[in-house]
Amino acid sequence: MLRFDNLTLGYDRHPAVHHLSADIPAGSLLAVVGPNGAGKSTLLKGIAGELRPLGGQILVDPAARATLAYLPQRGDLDQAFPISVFDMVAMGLWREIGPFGKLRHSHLHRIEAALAAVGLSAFARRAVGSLSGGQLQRARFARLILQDAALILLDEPFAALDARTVEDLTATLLQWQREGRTILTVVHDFDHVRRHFPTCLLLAREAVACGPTAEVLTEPLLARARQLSEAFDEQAAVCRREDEEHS
Ligand SMILES: Nc1ncnc2c1ncn2[C@@H]1O[C@H](COP(=O)(O)OP(=O)(O)OP(=O)(O)O)[C@@H](O)[C@H]1O
Repeated sequence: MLRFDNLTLGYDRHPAVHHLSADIPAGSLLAVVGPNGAGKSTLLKGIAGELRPLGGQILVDPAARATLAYLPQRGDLDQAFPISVFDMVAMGLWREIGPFGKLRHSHLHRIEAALAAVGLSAFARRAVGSLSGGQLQRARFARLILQDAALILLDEPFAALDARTVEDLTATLLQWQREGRTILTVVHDFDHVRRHFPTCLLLAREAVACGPTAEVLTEPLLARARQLSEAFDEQAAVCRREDEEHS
């Protein structure tokens, strides 16, 4: 479904993630974890096509690439438009009906079902700008439900949410997994990862470990990740391994 092949991603030629190789099978529910600045958001941006690799490749199943859904970390932009919650969620259908397509009855039912799935039925007519942070995140999830994507990338979707909202949105993730979708989620709460995510990628600019969560979230590997992150040279233009490869 998704493969990183000696992947290096970065900004202004400074690597933020380097020499990452991993295989993510279809149907994975994978947590991307690591210290602040480890490159987690950068990796998701790379998969979403917002950032071109400085080296190596990201190989995505073409069918998944066509329907990829990406939820970036900050939702401020979603609240900038003077539209209703219903209309914001309906945007999840844009791939199906196009920008000027007409909503049919079946579409209306699907939008209502997505709103109900995230507990926002009563908010459909509210202005998006009037939602609380947790309600907005629920609306963003409802929009994702309608996108019907095979590959879903979520950047810290649970940040600053109350326990009930985290539980409800996690249920949506688990439902997506049961439907056979592949989900990569940046998460900081290790207890949450241990409870719900079968697999895990531990990043510290490079892959420290990738595999079953119980084997990845161990004290020695987490210590290694912290150590690598602290030792990383922010100003490095190219990494040592690249020099070695070319010598
Ligand atoms: N737009 C940008 N321009 C330049 N450097 C950037 C940019 N975005 C991120 N970086 C740098 O890339 C590195 C990785 O950042 P990234 O946001 O991917 O980390 P992260 O693991 O998601 O961190 P956090 O847990 O703090 O959200 C950091 O050193 C960061 O300063």
